[in-house]
Amino acid sequence: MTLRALHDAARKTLDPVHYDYVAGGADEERVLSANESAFDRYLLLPRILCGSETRDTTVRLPGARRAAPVFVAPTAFHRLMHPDGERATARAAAAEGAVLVTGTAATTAVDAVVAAAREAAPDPAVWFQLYLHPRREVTEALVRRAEQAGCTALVVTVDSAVFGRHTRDLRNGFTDLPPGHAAENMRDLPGAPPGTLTDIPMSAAPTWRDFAELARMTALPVLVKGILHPADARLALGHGASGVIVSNHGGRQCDAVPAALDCLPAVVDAVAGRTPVLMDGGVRRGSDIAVALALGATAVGVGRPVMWGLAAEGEAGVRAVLATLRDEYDHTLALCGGRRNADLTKDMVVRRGETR
Ligand SMILES: Cc1cc2nc3c(=O)[nH]c(=O)nc-3n(C[C@H](O)[C@H](O)[C@H](O)COP(=O)(O)O)c2cc1C
Ligand SMILES: CCCCC(=O)C(=O)O
Repeated sequence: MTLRALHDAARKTLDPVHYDYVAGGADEERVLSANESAFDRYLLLPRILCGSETRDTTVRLPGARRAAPVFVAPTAFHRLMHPDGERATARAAAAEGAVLVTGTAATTAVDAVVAAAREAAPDPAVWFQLYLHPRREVTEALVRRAEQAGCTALVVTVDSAVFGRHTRDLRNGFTDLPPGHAAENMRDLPGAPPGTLTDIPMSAAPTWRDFAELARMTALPVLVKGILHPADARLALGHGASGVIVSNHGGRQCDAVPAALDCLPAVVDAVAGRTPVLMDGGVRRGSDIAVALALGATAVGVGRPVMWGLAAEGEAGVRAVLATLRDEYDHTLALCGGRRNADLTKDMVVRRGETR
């Protein structure tokens, strides 16, 4: 099944309100469409007679050995997509060798997510995404929960000082999870009565000091997700980050920012090889991966395509999404004369209408 077919199948099976929750973006959804169309403006300029029958497409990432160059970006509420929810996503990602970023908004607790990943592969990489809570003890409890579950890295999302205005959700009145579903990682946190849930923090209060404090409270590598300005990428490194993720939250936060892909080159320059630079937003085909890697990304994340695969066919659907992207990417790499990811270089990307 192609990604397009999985999307169409997901749309048919899902409650339209849940479909809109995933498909939608903030405000006028300008950034949502910009993320995808940015890839149409870049084209590949292949090299010839320098390839190989077999190619190595694995990457080294913090807290992951020999991972695929495509990771599963953190997305909320997988059990709205399929009854197997995050467990299915975890098994699929582990089987395909892709990092799974699960997070505070998962509808399955992180220890169960890691356990499911281990059913599919002996050494899976599951990272945990969180927001900085204004109360340090809540952040620390989440960090310990992720460590004890066996997560191999943390991802701190920094683009959500306030929750984006999701136009479709506001129109549909989608404000709460249906009964029987909850953000399970937010249960039993400090300061809340046993068994109850703490709200997922979206707060403008945290600063780089709080980030540095988090990075110091754990031995796990910590990545920062939601970087667009190159100066913030430098600040992230200065405050203990082990990697940065260029992202505009899939067009769901500020609706007046550039496409994620367009922010990538300046961040890559700012980081200058000191840590991996990941990106997400609008990746829909193997050649998109090749363009992002040529522009300096170490790996790319996919959000919505994974949700469509999950909704359409559960674990098999997520596997199909990840396998398809990897196969398409490998095919593109071959056509570009590459043997490994690093063979894709900046000079091999041109703007539409321009050549070198
Ligand atoms: C339904 C949905 C839920 C999301 N939930 C989260 C979240 O809980 N935490 C987070 O950091 N990002 C979240 N994101 C953003 C994704 O991690 C990622 O940045 C984005 O989806 C990438 O764009 P793409 O969907 O075009 O691949 C969410 C995105 C979607 C579509
Ligand atoms: C409170 C859950 C956060 C989900 C999220 O980040 C999104 O829908 O974009």
